[in-house]
Amino acid sequence: MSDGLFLTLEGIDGAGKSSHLDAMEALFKARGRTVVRTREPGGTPLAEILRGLILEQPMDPLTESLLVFAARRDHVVRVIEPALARGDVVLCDRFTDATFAYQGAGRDFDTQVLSTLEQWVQGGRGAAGLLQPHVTLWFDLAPEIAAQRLAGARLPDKFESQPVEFFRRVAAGYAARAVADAPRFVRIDASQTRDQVWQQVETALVARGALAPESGAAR
Ligand SMILES: Nc1ncnc2c1ncn2[C@@H]1O[C@H](COP(=O)(O)OP(=O)(O)O)[C@@H](O)[C@H]1O
Ligand SMILES: Cc1cn([C@H]2C[C@H](O)[C@@H](COP(=O)(O)OP(=O)(O)O)O2)c(=O)[nH]c1=O
Repeated sequence: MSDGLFLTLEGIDGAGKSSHLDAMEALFKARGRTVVRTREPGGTPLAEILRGLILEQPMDPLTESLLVFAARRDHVVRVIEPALARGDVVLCDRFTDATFAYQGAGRDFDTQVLSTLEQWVQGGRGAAGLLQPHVTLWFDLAPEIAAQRLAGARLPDKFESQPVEFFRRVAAGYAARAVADAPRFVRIDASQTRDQVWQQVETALVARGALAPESGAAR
């Protein structure tokens, strides 16, 4: 048995997730953990190629979902599962909740099909069941505020160019996922200042037992 930790960050574009990745990585490293920092879509050479297509090319929601899950399969098999088996911390910027939120709720695509793909890609582990994050930090922010934060911050990609109504649906999709799997989710009030958001992140990690005390360091 390993004590690998699979931690994901979720939320609409501009919610502020990425702003805390460096500090989270440092927090785990200070406790002697090896951190594999990764993202979706992406995380392997093949998945990064698929990411470019997903974020740039117009396509129908089924094609988008298949590509997202194809990228995820490569990522899971090549990076996430081996890292967890070694006992590492996998710090992943988005995972399958994003597919239910963006393709399912945002694009109004059939969530039964998404659940089937989820079983194919994250299943096949026998008694271990579906591969799911141990903890998911959900950065919850009103789409209007996220849009203000993103304005001028970077060149918008295919999703970031969507109207605010799209992000309202995506946000509702995240809320539904959080209700459906409440023990895994931690809601972060992302409307607060960066320092306050960080405090919430740190508190959540301690509360979920994800952070061993610093004195207990090296594993
Ligand atoms: N708590 C915050 N308050 C105000 N602006 C923020 C906050 N957190 C992040 N930002 C800014 O908002 C923008 C989006 O943040 P980012 O971390 O890239 O979001 P995400 O990764 O969720 O898309 C960036 O310009 C960032 O500097
Ligand atoms: C993982 C995933 C991401 N996405 C979208 C959400 C984001 O708009 C985009 C990439 O996410 P992200 O890495 O957060 O973008 P950025 O680096 O610009 O902050 O892909 C999906 O639509 N479905 C998915 O399953």
